[in-house]
Amino acid sequence: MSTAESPLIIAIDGPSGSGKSSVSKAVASRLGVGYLDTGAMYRALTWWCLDQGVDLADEAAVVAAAQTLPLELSTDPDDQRVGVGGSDVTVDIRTTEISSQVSRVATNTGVRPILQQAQRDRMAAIATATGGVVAEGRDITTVVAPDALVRILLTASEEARLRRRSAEVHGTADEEAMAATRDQVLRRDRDDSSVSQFTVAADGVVTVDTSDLGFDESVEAVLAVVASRVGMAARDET
Ligand SMILES: Nc1ncnc2c1ncn2[C@@H]1O[C@H](COP(=O)(O)OP(=O)(O)O)[C@@H](O)[C@H]1O
Ligand SMILES: Nc1ccn([C@H]2C[C@H](O)[C@@H](COP(=O)(O)OP(=O)(O)O)O2)c(=O)n1
Repeated sequence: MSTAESPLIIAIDGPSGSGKSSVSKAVASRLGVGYLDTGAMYRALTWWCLDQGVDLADEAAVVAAAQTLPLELSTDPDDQRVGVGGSDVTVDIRTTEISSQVSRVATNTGVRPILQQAQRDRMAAIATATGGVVAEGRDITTVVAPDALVRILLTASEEARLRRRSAEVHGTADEEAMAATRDQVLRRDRDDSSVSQFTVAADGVVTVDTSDLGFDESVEAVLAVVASRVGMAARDET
C-alpha cells in the first residue's frame, strides 16, 4: 500500500508498554509492508557491549561499538529475528538484564546519531523493498523520520502500561508483579525522556491513547489514522 508517488512511511513513538511493538507489527502485517523495531537496535547494541566486555560507562567505547555493530534484523513483521555477529539474540535482548541497562546506551549522545542514521537507511531500504514501512521507537516521529506521511504517538495510562508489561513478563498483573515491573517501565521512561520527547505529541503527530482499548481496537485505531492520512495525501496530489 502506497500513495501514487511515494512509499508509505509510518512512524510510531511512545512510552514503554503503550503497545508500540505489538500494534506496529500487526499494522505492518495488515498493510503488507516491512517493520523496523528501533528499540531492538538499542537492545542489540547493549547486548553486544556486555558480550564484548565494553564498560557501558565508557561512552567513547560504546560509540565505537555502535560504529561497528554487526547487526542482522529481519524486516518481516510476522517473523522478527535479531542477530549480532552471527548469534541469534532475539530472546536474549529482552531479558531483565538488558532491559535494565539499555537506557545507559540509549542516553549516550554519541550513540544516538549513529543509530538514527542506521535507522533512516534501514527504513529507506525496507520501504523500497515492500512499498512501505512501520518504524517504531521514541524519536521516529521527531528526529529519525519527521517527514513520514503518518506520524503517531501511541500512549496509554501509567496503570495500563504497568499492567500490560507485568502480565507479559510475570504472567500476572497482581500487586507484587506490578511493583517488580515499575523499574523496567517507569524508571526507564524517565531516563529515556532525557534524550527524546515521547510523552507529548509534536506538531503534526496524532495521539492514539490505547488505555481503554483492547489490542485489536488499538490496531484498528492506528489503521484509521493511516487511512485518513493516505486519503489526505491522495487529495493533495490531485
Ligand atoms: N491495547 C492493548 N490492550 C491490551 N494489551 C495490549 C495492548 N497493546 C499492547 N498490549 C500488550 O501489552 C504488552 C506490551 O506491548 P508492547 O507492544 O511490547 O509495548 P511497547 O512496544 O510499547 O513497549 C504486550 O504483551 C501486548 O500484547
Ligand atoms: N528510537 C528509540 C527506540 C528505543 N530507545 C530506547 C528506549 C528504551 O529504553 C530502549 C528499548 O526500547 P524498546 O522499544 O525495546 O522498549 P520497550 O519495549 O518499549 O520497553 O531503547 C530509544 O532511545 N530510541
